[in-house]
Amino acid sequence: MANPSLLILAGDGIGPEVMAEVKKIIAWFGTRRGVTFDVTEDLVGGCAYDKHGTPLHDDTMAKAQAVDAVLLGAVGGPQYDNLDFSVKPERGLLRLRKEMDLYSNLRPAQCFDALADFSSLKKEVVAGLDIVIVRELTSGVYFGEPRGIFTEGNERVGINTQRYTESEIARVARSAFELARRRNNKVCSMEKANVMESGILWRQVVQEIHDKEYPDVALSHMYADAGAMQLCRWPKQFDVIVTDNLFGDLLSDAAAMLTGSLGMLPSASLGAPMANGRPKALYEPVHGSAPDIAGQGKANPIACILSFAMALRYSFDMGDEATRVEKAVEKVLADGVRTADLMGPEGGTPVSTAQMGDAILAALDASL
Ligand SMILES: NC(=O)c1ccc[n+]([C@@H]2O[C@H](COP(=O)([O-])OP(=O)(O)OC[C@H]3O[C@@H](n4cnc5c(N)ncnc54)[C@H](O)[C@@H]3O)[C@@H](O)[C@H]2O)c1
Ligand SMILES: CC(C)[C@H](C(=O)O)[C@@H](O)C(=O)O
Ligand SMILES: [Mg+2]
Repeated sequence: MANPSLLILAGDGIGPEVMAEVKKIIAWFGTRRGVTFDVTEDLVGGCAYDKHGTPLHDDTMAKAQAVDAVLLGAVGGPQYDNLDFSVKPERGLLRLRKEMDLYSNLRPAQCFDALADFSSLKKEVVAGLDIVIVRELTSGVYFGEPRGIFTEGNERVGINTQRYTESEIARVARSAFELARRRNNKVCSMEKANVMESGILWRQVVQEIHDKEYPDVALSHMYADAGAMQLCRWPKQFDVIVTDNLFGDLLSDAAAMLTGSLGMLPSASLGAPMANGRPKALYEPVHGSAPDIAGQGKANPIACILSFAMALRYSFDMGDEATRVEKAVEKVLADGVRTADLMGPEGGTPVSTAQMGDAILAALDASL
């Protein structure tokens, strides 16, 4: 059987730094577990713009469509802030999501025991936390038309359109219900049905799919602003949260801080099954290119490493190997290994990105 194929798009800023640690782990799987991936690498974001004048070359897009899974680091940076909107680094990532039709973005927020004291919230609020935000990723205000900056009379007006079709809501709702059935069987849907028609439709469709196909799953609805408050007040009330593209972006960054750092949160963006039965898939950390620490060896590689673990689970049916990686991360954190973002005001000596990767490799070795 052919080796599973991976396209690595490390991107900008800390993207290549955290991806270097994932590459070590991929190599470890080849030498120590006999699991070899066919890896190709290419450019996305600002680095692709620098070389090709576009944040995602058509050839790269074609490669992404052809592989079993894409691993992405991060895109963006201040040097690209004044580029025309159509060629900004972020447009490369959005094109990948849209053209691969990756409508279901799983963003788990899990608080490792060793970090419960470190969260900005009280320990009892976050200890043992294990929730997943399912963010709709290919529609909503990110893609709705009309959009643009226009002139009306003697002033400019900026327009974006929140638009959801019934089928777009239904498919992400199904993916949240399916996930809940494999977890604690609870879904909370978040929108703003009190002020937005798209929110009214969202609530109706989620309820209909539930009643017809998933009556066994406990479903609740919450306005997204109240949901943000509840996430900070008592996040353990949730199991799976399903929400739209923009609310999911905001709520997942907030959820990151429940776990201690944005450097901890992985994600899987999944689409429909391909001919080989595997879902179209892209895996990436929730964080960005972190220009403030890029090039200094300070970045936490755990979000990117846990994203690779999600690839093992969701694309390659290697749940046990995914758990092995997650346990290795848990062990190094329990041993007190910390990158700078995981250090409190009391200080201590942080490890570098590469040292964190090496510690995780050593824990993987110890797991054999
Ligand atoms: N998926 C992506 O590629 C993605 C996601 C978010 C933002 N961005 C882009 O990244 C650029 C910077 O955005 P931002 O500053 O708002 O968000 P960011 O996530 O890059 O950084 C926010 C803060 O978190 C810290 N941080 C993030 N990841 C970290 C890690 N792994 N280890 C340690 N600290 C980490 C950063 O140092 C910074 O202080 C922008 O161009 C933005 O568009 C890209
Ligand atoms: C970089 C940007 C396009 C992206 C988003 O807004 O979706 C990021 O913030 C994310 O969370 O993945
Ligand atoms: Mg975001």
